[in-house]
Amino acid sequence: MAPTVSTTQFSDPAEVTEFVVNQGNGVKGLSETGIKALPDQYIQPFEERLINKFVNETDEAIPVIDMSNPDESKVAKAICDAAEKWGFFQVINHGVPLAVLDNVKAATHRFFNLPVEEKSKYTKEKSLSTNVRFGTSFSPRAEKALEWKDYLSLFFVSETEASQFWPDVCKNEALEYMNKSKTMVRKLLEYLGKNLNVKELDETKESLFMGSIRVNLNYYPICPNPDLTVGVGRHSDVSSLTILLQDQIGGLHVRSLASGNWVHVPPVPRSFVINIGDAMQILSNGRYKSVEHRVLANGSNNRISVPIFVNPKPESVIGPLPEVIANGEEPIYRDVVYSDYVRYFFKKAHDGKKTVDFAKI
Ligand SMILES: COc1cc(/C=C/C(=O)SCCNC(=O)CCNC(=O)[C@H](O)C(C)(C)COP(=O)(O)OP(=O)(O)OC[C@H]2O[C@@H](n3cnc4c(N)ncnc43)[C@H](O)[C@@H]2OP(=O)(O)O)ccc1O
Ligand SMILES: O=C(O)CCC(=O)C(=O)O
Ligand SMILES: [Fe+2]
Repeated sequence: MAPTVSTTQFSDPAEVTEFVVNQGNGVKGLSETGIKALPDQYIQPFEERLINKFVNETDEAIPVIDMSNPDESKVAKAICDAAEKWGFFQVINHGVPLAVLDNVKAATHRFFNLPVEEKSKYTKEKSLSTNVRFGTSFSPRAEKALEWKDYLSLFFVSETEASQFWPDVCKNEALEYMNKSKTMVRKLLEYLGKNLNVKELDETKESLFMGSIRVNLNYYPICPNPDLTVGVGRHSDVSSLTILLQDQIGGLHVRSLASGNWVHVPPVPRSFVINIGDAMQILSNGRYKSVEHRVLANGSNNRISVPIFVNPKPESVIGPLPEVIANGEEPIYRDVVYSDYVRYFFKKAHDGKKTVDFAKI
């Protein structure tokens, strides 16, 4: 149920922050007060808004790849080409049952529809596990302008830990979604790895490419002035690979490496959006591209998305793979401990591609 708060209760920006961030109402709670104008702290600088450099979807579009094509070498090539040229692609006929996707979307709505007292049990301050966190925006203390998004972030440690600490209304669905996607994830990593001369996804490589998994449930409520803010600001993911399930609303935009234009990623029913993350860019010595993306706020619809961040283990040391630099190629990244890299990412506001400079030689 929507909270019965009137917009007049906010006489200054600090009260909005208190309501949204500290009391755990999130932007969903704010949106449901019926607020008519965007509070000042959500107004993004002009250059961060998604109003310039749009491109017509018929001129530039990220590839949609059918994974059921019987010619597997064609599928592998299309995936590796997309990873090099776009860093983003969509996959259809990926083998993950439709019911699993529908269930996790329904579970996402169920979680965000919980009363604030329930959701706020999972804020950083109150959560009984550091692996479960309900929050808003990206890094509210570091950001000059806040983002119009709430999230629940679930870091997988074990089935036992998840069953104890993940919220009841979504834990089974999130776990099933994560588990049932693993075959597809392995296939994608095998294709990407072979093209880097990685012969097989053995234990060491599995641990590097997919040693840890985080599932986020994202909620973007209706926004009173969507043109003045963003759902998520310009960033690249710090994962090795991100598997994103989006609903039918749309709003995700990717920066084209070829033109610099912002290209919309149109919702394709039953598909996943796949993107290369910074860890894979580093491991591939820059061959695969972790690309800037951002999400538009929406004035008429609530939107959800459910990314699975497939990552190295926190304690893994990542750097250009020996297989990649064996041919004499100069490494452009140094070795970094993956958790140091992620901590650096979370410490600052979104700033496009700059995170990866942390690992540049
Ligand atoms: C939220 O909006 C987002 C999120 C994203 C995410 C994109 C990704 O690619 S997520 C995948 C990241 N990879 C991993 O999580 C796997 C490896 N994990 C680790 O190495 C560790 O678990 C850790 C993340 C480094 C946390 O280690 P720990 O020692 O427990 O560190 P903390 O002190 O708890 O946290 C450090 C710092 O980060 C903030 N933080 C931690 N987790 C999250 C989270 N899930 N969401 C947001 N922020 C998080 C935490 O608050 C700490 O900051 P302080 O200022 O409080 O010190 C993309 C786009 C988005 O808009
Ligand atoms: O919601 C989306 O479409 C993308 C979200 C995203 O980029 C992220 O969570 O890292
Ligand atoms: Fe992202």
